[in-house]
Amino acid sequence: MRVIQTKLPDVVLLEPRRFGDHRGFFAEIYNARAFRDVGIRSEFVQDNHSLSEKVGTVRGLHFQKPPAAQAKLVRCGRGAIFDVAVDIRLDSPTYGKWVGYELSADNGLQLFIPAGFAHGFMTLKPGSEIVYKCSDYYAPETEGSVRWDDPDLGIGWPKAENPVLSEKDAEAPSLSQIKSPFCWEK
Ligand SMILES: Cc1cn([C@H]2C[C@H](O)[C@@H](COP(=O)(O)OP(=O)(O)O[C@H]3O[C@@H](C)C(=O)[C@@H](O)[C@H]3O)O2)c(=O)[nH]c1=O
Repeated sequence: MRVIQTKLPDVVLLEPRRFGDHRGFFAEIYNARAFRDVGIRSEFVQDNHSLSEKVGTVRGLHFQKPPAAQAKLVRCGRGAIFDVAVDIRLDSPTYGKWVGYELSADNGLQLFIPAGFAHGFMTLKPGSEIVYKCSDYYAPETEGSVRWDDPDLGIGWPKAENPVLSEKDAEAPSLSQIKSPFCWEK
């Protein structure tokens, strides 16, 4: 597994090794020991899978607050997405900074996003599916969101017009409007 550091020191891009042959390929997409060896010690307790029909669907930016904050390990099983992590840890030197990468079924890249980050993505192909592991259970009472096009964040989405959004995401506040900020246990 190739480990690629991002400009946010805690967010890591991972490229699992693919063993190709005449049938296709084989890859280990999660191996607790190999992840521990590269410093990722999160214990994952839930796997999620979502399908977005249309190109330009945006889900996010989402997070859960403590005590149910989630680290996530995200990959694209079909199609392609532009996947984004935003540092929302108040005490972090990179608070409000984002990184974004194309994750696709073809490139097999995965993004590890620790707790304390908001996560979201835009689909780049019709019928894109993402699969992601979470280090805590879904706890809707702890959910928070930040608007996808928060001008303070200035996320460089590949396609900026008329995204397909959920009602909840269309009404999300900007990061600076979040009323009860929180600090993260590291
Ligand atoms: C996230 C989640 C949702 N649900 C339910 C609630 C709701 O009825 C339905 C759809 O939920 P949402 O609209 O929140 O789904 P979605 O917009 O895909 O939410 C996800 O977005 C990405 C970016 C993330 O990072 C995830 O953590 C999660 O927040 O699924 C669960 O049962 N378990 C879960 O873990």
